[in-house]
Amino acid sequence: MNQSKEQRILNFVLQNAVRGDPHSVVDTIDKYCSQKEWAMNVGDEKGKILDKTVQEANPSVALELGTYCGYSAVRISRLLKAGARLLTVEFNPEFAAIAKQMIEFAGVQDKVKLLEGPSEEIIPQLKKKYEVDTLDFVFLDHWKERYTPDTILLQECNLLRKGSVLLADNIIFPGAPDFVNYVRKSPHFQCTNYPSHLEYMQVEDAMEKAVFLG
Ligand SMILES: Oc1cc(-c2ccc(F)cc2)cc2cccnc12
Ligand SMILES: [Mg+2]
Repeated sequence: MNQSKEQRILNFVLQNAVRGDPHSVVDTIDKYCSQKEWAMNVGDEKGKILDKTVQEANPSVALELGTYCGYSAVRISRLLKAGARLLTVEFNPEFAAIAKQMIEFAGVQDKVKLLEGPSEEIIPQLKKKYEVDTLDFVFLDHWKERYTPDTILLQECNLLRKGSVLLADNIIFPGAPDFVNYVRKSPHFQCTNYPSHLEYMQVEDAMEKAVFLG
């Protein structure tokens, strides 16, 4: 049974990155995916926008929707203050298994909790089952059709507070037009657009920041 692309990415990290060094894991994934096989990690250009947004928000509790191989979970968690935590949601079991190993190799497992299942099932469990009060930061990087319904669900579950920061990937490519319309038209969000490029490509993409106003 030949290996998946995600398994090949993980193996390359296990053989080439420095165990316990999140930065080297991020760089090694970028090296593999820019030189050998494209993969849907947020990448370094948009990753720098993610870094700045996370540092500005300085979250105690962060949520990521769409773990994939764990690239952005490692990227985000390396910036978290002591005691802060990232909850990351992945519904594909193969991807979750890869991400778990990636997170452990990077040494950020104490900061990251990987939750396997559909976001629409997990979000309503965050308060009671995962002891979340409100979320300080949310990175949306899963299936574009879920961006808007999950943003509405986060509000319905009272998981956002005045100042909660949402950051969404792939606003241009593959695109999330309904999400952009929803947050830009809503009086409850203050939006900022960050033009960039699709990971590892010269294709235009962008990220959208939406700060919840309460
Ligand atoms: O950053 C992403 C990129 C793509 C993508 C797929 C096929 C392409 F030809 C180009 C881009 C899909 C994603 C799905 C979920 C989260 N992020 C994605
Ligand atoms: Mg993406």
